[in-house]
Amino acid sequence: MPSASRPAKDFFRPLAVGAPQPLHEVPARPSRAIHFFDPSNQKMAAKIPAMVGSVDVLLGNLEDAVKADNKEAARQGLVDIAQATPELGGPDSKTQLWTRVNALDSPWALDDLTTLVTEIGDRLDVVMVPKVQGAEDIHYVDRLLAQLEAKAGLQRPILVHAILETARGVANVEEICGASPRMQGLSLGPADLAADRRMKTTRVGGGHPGYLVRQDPPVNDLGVSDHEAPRSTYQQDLWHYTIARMVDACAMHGIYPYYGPFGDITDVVACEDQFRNAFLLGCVGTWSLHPKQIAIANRVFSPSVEDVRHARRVKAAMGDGTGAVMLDGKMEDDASLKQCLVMVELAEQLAAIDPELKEQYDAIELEA
Ligand SMILES: CC(=O)SCCNC(=O)CCNC(=O)[C@H](O)C(C)(C)COP(=O)(O)OP(=O)(O)OC[C@H]1O[C@@H](n2cnc3c(N)ncnc32)[C@H](O)[C@@H]1OP(=O)(O)O
Ligand SMILES: CC(=O)C(=O)O
Ligand SMILES: [Mg+2]
Repeated sequence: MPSASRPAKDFFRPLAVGAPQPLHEVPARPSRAIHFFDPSNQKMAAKIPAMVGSVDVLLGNLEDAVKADNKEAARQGLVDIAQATPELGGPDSKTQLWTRVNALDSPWALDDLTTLVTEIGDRLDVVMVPKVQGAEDIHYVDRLLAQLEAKAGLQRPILVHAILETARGVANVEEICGASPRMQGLSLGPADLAADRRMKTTRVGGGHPGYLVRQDPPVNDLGVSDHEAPRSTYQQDLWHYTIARMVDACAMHGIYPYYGPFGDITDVVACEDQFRNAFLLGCVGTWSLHPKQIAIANRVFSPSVEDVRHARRVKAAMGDGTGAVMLDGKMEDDASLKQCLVMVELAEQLAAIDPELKEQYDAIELEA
């Protein structure tokens, strides 16, 4: 949907003479795990070529977590890795190549974009822009990318992904999503967002034991509450509101929402829970900061065999897709069929790139 600042007739016009035609629809490419690496870290960088094919997205991170002294080495390291790994990135690759550039007000962002588009623009699928505050940030990147694409003679537009990590960014989430046909998706930035909002968590993503609701106290025969009695508490999700807003804004604009980082690398159980909450709420993927988080993300963001089996059964039972039927004691109708089709379509997309999942999903058809 065009943003208010550009008339509908101009929304899909290239922003520079010779730039590729913007896409009318963001391609639905699997991106369960966006795996972060620091291209200036030799040990990490050496592992990247072998990871191609086993993770949906490899992202060369140039922003936070890369030391200021290493910014240029990281940028050049990413160029070197892309040039030495031809199967990484580009429209037909099994593993997409993304980058997170430095913030637009930093001394590095301009050189990040200029170097990467010029040197490896044909391989770069998505540029993640941190600390996006409003549509004006996307408009700046949009025009600059168009100029650089034209200069580099690129045939395919590079897409843009915004991190939501300021209060103003959250307040402007809808206009950010609709600011350009390049917009591919949004990720949650829980660390910067917590700081900007003056939240009192020092964790990178995940829950907090203090954010809870408590069971009501028991009441005696005289109607007096016993506040000292033991009562259950239920931890709540600090990020529910923001993720729900992101999901709605992305769905409205036909782009994709993602959870972000889960900083407690050792707590794989809570990591899986947080990822699953995001999956259930509508996110299509998440970040992986450490190799051990890739398998968690791939598992969580792939529909289970049980869910796919159920979805296919409903699809078969619903015939032309209208009316109501009973299946296993439950009502299914036009609307629940649509829910099931979300599951079936995702399973088909993932099966196309993941042979193990394909085998599992194909086996369902044999049993049906
Ligand atoms: C709030 C935000 O902005 S989040 C996004 C920014 N943060 C990041 O990108 C962090 C990325 N991840 C990392 O920097 C690291 O994983 C750390 C610092 C968290 C942990 O690193 P380590 O202490 O080296 O972890 P660990 O010892 O378990 O690593 C095991 C191996 O995996 C490698 N490894 C660790 N992380 C990664 C990674 N992201 N990608 C590839 N390889 C990795 C290590 O180099 C190490 O290799 P080795 O066995 O040859 O020695
Ligand atoms: C993801 C990120 O950049 C943050 O949490 O700040
Ligand atoms: Mg951040």
